[in-house]
Amino acid sequence: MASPPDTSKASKLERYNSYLRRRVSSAKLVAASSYILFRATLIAALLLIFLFLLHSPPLLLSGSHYYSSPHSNHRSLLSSSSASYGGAAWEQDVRRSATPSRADGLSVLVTGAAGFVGTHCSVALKRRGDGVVGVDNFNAYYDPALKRSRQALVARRGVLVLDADINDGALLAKLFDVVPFSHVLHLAAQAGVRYATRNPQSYVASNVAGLVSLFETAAKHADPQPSIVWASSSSVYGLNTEAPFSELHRTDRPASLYAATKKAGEAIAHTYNHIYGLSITGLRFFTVYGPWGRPDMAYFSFTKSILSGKPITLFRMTDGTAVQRDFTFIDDVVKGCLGALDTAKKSTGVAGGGKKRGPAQLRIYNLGNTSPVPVAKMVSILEELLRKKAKKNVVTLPQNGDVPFTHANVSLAERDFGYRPTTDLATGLKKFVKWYVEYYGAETTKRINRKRKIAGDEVEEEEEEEEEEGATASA
Ligand SMILES: O=C(O)[C@H]1O[C@H](OP(=O)(O)OP(=O)(O)OC[C@H]2O[C@@H](n3ccc(=O)[nH]c3=O)[C@H](O)[C@@H]2O)[C@H](O)[C@@H](O)[C@@H]1O
Repeated sequence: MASPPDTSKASKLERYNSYLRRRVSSAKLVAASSYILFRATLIAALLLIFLFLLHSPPLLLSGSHYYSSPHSNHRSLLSSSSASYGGAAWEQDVRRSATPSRADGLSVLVTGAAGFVGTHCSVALKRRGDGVVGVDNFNAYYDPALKRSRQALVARRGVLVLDADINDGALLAKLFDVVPFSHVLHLAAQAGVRYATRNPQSYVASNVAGLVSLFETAAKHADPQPSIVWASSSSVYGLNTEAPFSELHRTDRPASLYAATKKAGEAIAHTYNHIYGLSITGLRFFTVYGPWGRPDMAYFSFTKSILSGKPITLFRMTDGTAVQRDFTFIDDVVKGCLGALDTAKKSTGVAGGGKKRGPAQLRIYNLGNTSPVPVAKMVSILEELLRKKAKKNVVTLPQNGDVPFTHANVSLAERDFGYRPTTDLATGLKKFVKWYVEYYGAETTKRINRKRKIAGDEVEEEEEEEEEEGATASA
């Protein structure tokens, strides 16, 4: 006899099957809703990316970018919301800035164009009708806000300064593709003698690797090859005791890594001239000072300290003698740079790194003031101009890379391009102090106005514009 069906087993099976069906359909539901969720997230993300690209500054290759400025009247030279590195609008801006306004004008790529000497040279070149495009990496070695102010200053004169590093070979190549620059004024560098003990690699990166990057592009990519004028330094004379320093003197005893990298630059220049036929002129600057100067330099930082009542440290030699510098005023140095550019011969190499067609020009010049002044004298001039005594802390010159004195013989530069410095230290410092007081006074007022604005006070727009122009009047 067949046994009756096990009803409890059958209903268990039925319950289990319906449980499985429920699991499957809820899994289907979860899968379906996850899919919908995924699609929605994707769409939202794409929408966000689209909105971001629409409203943010252009994203650029290799980290170079335009600078956005609040000054709408100079906007095309400071920013471009539509242009990006390599875009049509970008190329148009670069070409416009590089085009000379006079017949036979030069077309100059200025590196370090938001630096002290770079700013003055860019303005002077543009003023006489040359085309100028600047690059600067706006690093934080000293206050980048000052570099931005200089950038705004040259923009008002029609010069575009791009945020770019000279180690960015792709950007340099792109610039030479867009503009057949006749000249390069290479002033980008890691400056400062004593800082080299604290950050040695930055000197190698800018003054050696950066220089090679520029020479490589100029030699192998640029067509035609440009003529190059670049900044070396009086520090290459190092422990030379013969005075005044002549270009024929020994320069194989640098006292600082800064000096050593500049000396290395001179040797590297020789190589690129020899192999690729690049026309290269090195200028040995002697402690350049003036309006829009570098805050890391002694005359600048002393001014700040004297005004704020802080003590300054004055170095003297172990035998008690004064440390001296051949302080050279910026306007004289600018004339020297322009003279070097004007007398630079064409490079002789074939673009693409081919053989040179013949020997190319290779020059080196001192650009100094020819009259060394003890640093203590510089301080007493500042005290008079600022009508305030410095709190002096006199110490023996530490082993920091400093040299006891500098003194330029400039007869070569005088012979070849009429270089004749005309500004003595008292006259030059007077111009510097005038600028300093105006610039930092205006900066302070601007800050106060900004605070007042935030607090809801009415502040006239012209008030701010006037201050800005006043701050730039001396350049
Ligand atoms: O001629 C040059 O080649 C160099 O000139 C300057 O270097 P330096 O002459 O040392 O200029 P400062 O840093 O302004 O120093 C000027 C003088 O003040 C002295 N000093 C500096 C700082 C300080 O706290 N106390 C002080 O007595 C230095 O020993 C030096 O004799 C620049 O900083 C370098 O970038 C440039 O290449």
